[in-house]
Amino acid sequence: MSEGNFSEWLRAQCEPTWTEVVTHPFAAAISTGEAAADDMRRYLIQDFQFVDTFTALLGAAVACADSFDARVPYGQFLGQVATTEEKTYFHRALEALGADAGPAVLEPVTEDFRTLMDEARTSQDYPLIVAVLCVAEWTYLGWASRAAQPYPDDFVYREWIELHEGPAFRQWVAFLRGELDRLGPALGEDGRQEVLSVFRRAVELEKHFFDMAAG
Ligand SMILES: Cc1ncc(CN)c(N)n1
Repeated sequence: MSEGNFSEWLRAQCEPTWTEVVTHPFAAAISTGEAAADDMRRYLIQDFQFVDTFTALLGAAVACADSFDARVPYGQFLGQVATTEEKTYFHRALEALGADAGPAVLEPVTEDFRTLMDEARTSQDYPLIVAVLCVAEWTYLGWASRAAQPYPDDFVYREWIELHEGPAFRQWVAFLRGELDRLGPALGEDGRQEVLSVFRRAVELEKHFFDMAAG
């Protein structure tokens, strides 16, 4: 690992799966508005359950970050996006797809992802928490930034792309990567391998999540 480049080192260790996630056919189909409504409904029903646990993980990042400077962006993201924009999106999108944002039977991959996030949250180990958050947000920036303009007219697809692209989301991903880059050098080899193991599990789960959505 080269100094200051921990996030890129982690990402590179997860090839080819990383590229399979950001170029996944289901993500590409969202980008063009061509994902079948049944698949999009299944995906968003499961993702709403993902986002619940993800929001709890953001709370753990606020609690476990090692400085006030680091806590603030988590709090901002938690307040502005996870509890408002994203939440209203799920309610509107699921209604448009003929479903509701209530409790759902979890697919195995959703269970596994929630387990990983709960493990990171209860570990209260800040680098492990950042690793999971970073994979979730960086992979989503990866596929959303490949979407060609103009975005689909249908808000179900367009807003999902917009939530994961644009200056604010890029800045958020840059912050998460910057945290890993800052923490990596001090972790020692064992600590870096532990972060890699969590990072890799999260990348694999992102791929399985899109596979699940594609049916
Ligand atoms: C499965 C998954 N991974 C990541 C994200 C982006 N927050 C998401 N909504 N869903």
